[in-house]
Amino acid sequence: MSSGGSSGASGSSGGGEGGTVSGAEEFDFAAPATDQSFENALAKARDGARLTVDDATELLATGTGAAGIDPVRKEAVLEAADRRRREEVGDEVTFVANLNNNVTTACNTGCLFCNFKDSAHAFEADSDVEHAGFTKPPAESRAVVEDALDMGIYEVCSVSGLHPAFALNEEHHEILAAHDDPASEVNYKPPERYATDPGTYVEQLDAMSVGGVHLHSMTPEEAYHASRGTDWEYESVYRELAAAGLDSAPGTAAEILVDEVRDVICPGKIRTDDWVAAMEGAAAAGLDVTSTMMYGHVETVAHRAQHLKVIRDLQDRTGAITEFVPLSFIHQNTPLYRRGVVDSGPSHAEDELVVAVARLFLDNVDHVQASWVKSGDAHGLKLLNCGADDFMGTILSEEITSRAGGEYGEYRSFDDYVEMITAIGRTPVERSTDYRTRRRIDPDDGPHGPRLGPRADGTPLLANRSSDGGRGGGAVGTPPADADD
Ligand SMILES: C[S@@+](CC[C@H](N)C(=O)[O-])C[C@H]1O[C@@H](n2cnc3c(N)ncnc32)[C@H](O)[C@@H]1O
Ligand SMILES: Nc1c(NC[C@H](O)[C@H](O)[C@H](O)CO)[nH]c(=O)[nH]c1=O
Ligand SMILES: N[C@@H](Cc1ccc(O)cc1)C(=O)O
Ligand code: SF4
Repeated sequence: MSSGGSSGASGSSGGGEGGTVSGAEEFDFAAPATDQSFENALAKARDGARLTVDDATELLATGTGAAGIDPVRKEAVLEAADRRRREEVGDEVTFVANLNNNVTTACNTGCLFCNFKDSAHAFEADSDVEHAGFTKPPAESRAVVEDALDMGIYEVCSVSGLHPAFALNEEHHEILAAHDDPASEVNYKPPERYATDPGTYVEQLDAMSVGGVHLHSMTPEEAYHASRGTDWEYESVYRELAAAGLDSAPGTAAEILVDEVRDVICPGKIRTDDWVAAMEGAAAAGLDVTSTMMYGHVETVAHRAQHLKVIRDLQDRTGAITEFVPLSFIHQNTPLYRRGVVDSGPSHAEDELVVAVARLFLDNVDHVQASWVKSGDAHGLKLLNCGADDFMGTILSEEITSRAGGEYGEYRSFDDYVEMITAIGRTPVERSTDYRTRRRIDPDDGPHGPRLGPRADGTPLLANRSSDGGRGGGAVGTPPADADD
């Protein structure tokens, strides 16, 4: 049998603070053996043949016949993926000048891997529950984006908690409020109940879509929230969001796209079919999307392989996916860890194999991202030699990974990027969100700054802004959290 299970799964549940995790007891975390051999799977990968789920399972496990990752086999998989990357996209490593502007941390969905959210109850006007979260009204969101545009960014990435007062628009507010018991039936409470009104989704997007910035927002889970309690199609919801300024949608909320895993780690979230339907709706509305997988918690390598198949099938149908973003689970402050369901996140070897197998399996997705937020600089650079060709963005502000216990800061400058990418012998390239506009950067022509932004002239992003140069120096683009929320 298998090497199968994620290194992070302790196999136990409950016990620790905060109670048990339903479903974790019965769940069979071991990966089943496949009918394929590791050697055959590797040969197919080297030949460029389309891989099956069994092939991917064998490659991710470096063979399901023995426990643990075999270091020699792992190197063979990484080498095949690195070669494929060079053939497909060459030696360029891309990155984007962007800002994360997350609007609210209020959320009742209760995902067990997430420490970004704060119980929405704490945000109510008459609540005396202390919390460190925030809600930014639309005007504040706009001010934050305006400020970052002046610095030279050209993408805003905005993902938020599912605030119960959020609705798509005024009509949606009326539909939600008309329920007999809106709080329990459709997770809705009117804005008046809260210390800060988040506005509608349309108002938030309209506020952030300013000055020619590319607005990357509205995950499938958020699109579900923006249509809850109605029979609206995802396509029409995304069309309305696009009319308000949305340019592309992040494919987070994917986690592991296998329902038996979702039942354990995010029972309150939409299921796999709904996630796919939302992404198809975004694509039908003419939007680009990204795709993600959050791995290294309770899932097996077989689940990872099944997830990759869902993404590849979606891309066969839509062609709308610009990149695959592996999200290495950060465990320290999460309910999954505190309750003893997992004892760690994925190992470095697992990170490397996920990137490599994504490159080999997703033959229809051009770009695979390495993340300095999740992995840090050194390991992030290593992942660029395992099949990845994109190194994320400047982001200026980070809340999801840092609240989960990540320690790699919330900003990288263009000079950091140029230095790191040239150090591994690759070519640094500034890209637009959709990768269609690219600018190769001459490493000798520093100091470096963005040039693709509507207000970018090559000046380093934080010039004249931060005495410490900004690296890891606290939220830059975002004001302190609304303590009064
Ligand atoms: C925090 S949510 C925000 C957007 C929205 N609430 C949703 O769920 O789509 C965005 C994504 O962050 C990722 N994430 C959350 N907690 C994480 C953790 N501890 N480690 C790694 N990724 C995490 C998950 O993939 C999640 O879908
Ligand atoms: N990987 C993470 C990202 N990636 C966002 C990218 O910077 C960019 O928005 C995307 O590549 C669109 O093309 N953002 C995070 O906040 N955290 C990550 O871990
Ligand atoms: N990187 C994702 C978005 C994302 C945002 C925040 C995260 O913590 C993780 C991922 C995308 O571009 O689609
Ligand atoms: S992952 Fe998203 S939906 Fe789940 S608890 Fe966190 S913020 Fe809420």
